[in-house]
Amino acid sequence: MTSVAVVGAGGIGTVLAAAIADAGHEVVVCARSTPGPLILERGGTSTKLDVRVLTEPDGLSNVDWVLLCTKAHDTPAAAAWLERSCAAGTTVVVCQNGIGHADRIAGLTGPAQVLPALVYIAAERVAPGRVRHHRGARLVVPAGDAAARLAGLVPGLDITAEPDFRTASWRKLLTNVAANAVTALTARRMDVLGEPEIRELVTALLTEAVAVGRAVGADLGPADVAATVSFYDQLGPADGTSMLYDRLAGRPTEYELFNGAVTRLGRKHGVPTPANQAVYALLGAGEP
Ligand SMILES: NC(=O)C1=CN([C@@H]2O[C@H](COP(=O)(O)OP(=O)(O)OC[C@H]3O[C@@H](n4cnc5c(N)ncnc54)[C@H](OP(=O)(O)O)[C@@H]3O)[C@@H](O)[C@H]2O)C=CC1
Ligand SMILES: CC(C)(CO)C(=O)C(=O)O
Repeated sequence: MTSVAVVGAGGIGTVLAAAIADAGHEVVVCARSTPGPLILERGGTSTKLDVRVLTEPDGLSNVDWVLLCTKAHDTPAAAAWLERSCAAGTTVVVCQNGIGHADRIAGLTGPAQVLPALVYIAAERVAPGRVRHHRGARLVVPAGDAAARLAGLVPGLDITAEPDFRTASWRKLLTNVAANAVTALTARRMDVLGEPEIRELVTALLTEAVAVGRAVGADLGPADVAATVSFYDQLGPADGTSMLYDRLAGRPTEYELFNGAVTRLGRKHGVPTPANQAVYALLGAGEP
């Protein structure tokens, strides 16, 4: 039986742990504190996950797969779980938002292979140990052997093997620079993106991010602004974003990863980013 450790019992970790357990694999969920039984709500039903939950890294040994599902800024704090679980045959899937997944985890995975993953799943922690899966079951990963192995591991997920992963990472970043920032700053759900004035801000944030992405070599163009807006329109008005949930719960957000990255890279490459800079400053001022 294939062994899998899922680090982080939040929205994405719970959805992925359920999918892997459903595929018949042995799953251990690594949590910071005891969440009680893990419950996944989906389509009006609630299911208790058939997984083992650990709260101390000492109880963990080498596994075939690790799925890192913490927030990006909590990656260093997950070091002990990675140290215990990684061996030469392990593949670590970094299921986080942002760009530069491999850099973020560098030095923490020993001889294991690292596979960055762009997460197209919308999930919300609604109570400790209870997650609502709003929609989506897709991970985008760099094309190659590990992508094929991941698709074989979890047939219930849609695994897209992407030859131009840099561009794909920027396309995913686009989905976050506007929706996450605007929902967190307004404390509203996706319905807020329908407001005409907000729509203009969204276009400005995305247009700047496309220009910065192009400057760093991503194959983006003006059509990506429209494609991202249309992606937002396909989400439900009552969906939130991972950053909104953090803001409402008083937790640190990933604002450095989104508007922070666009602002810093814009400065470095001489691309003006006034809208992202303003949003970045406002988000930073609201951090706990
Ligand atoms: N939620 C979503 O819809 C989407 C999220 N993403 C991305 O996926 C990643 C995960 O997000 P999400 O699931 O929403 O985050 P959550 O905040 O819901 O979950 C993260 C979990 O990681 C846990 N954690 C943090 N540090 C450690 C540690 N050292 N050891 C064990 N567990 C730890 C947290 O524990 P604690 O409970 O103690 O805080 C929490 O349970 C992020 O990069 C996010 O941007 C991408 C697409 C959509
Ligand atoms: C695309 C979006 C907004 C959907 O959940 C997301 O990635 C997030 O919530 O962080």
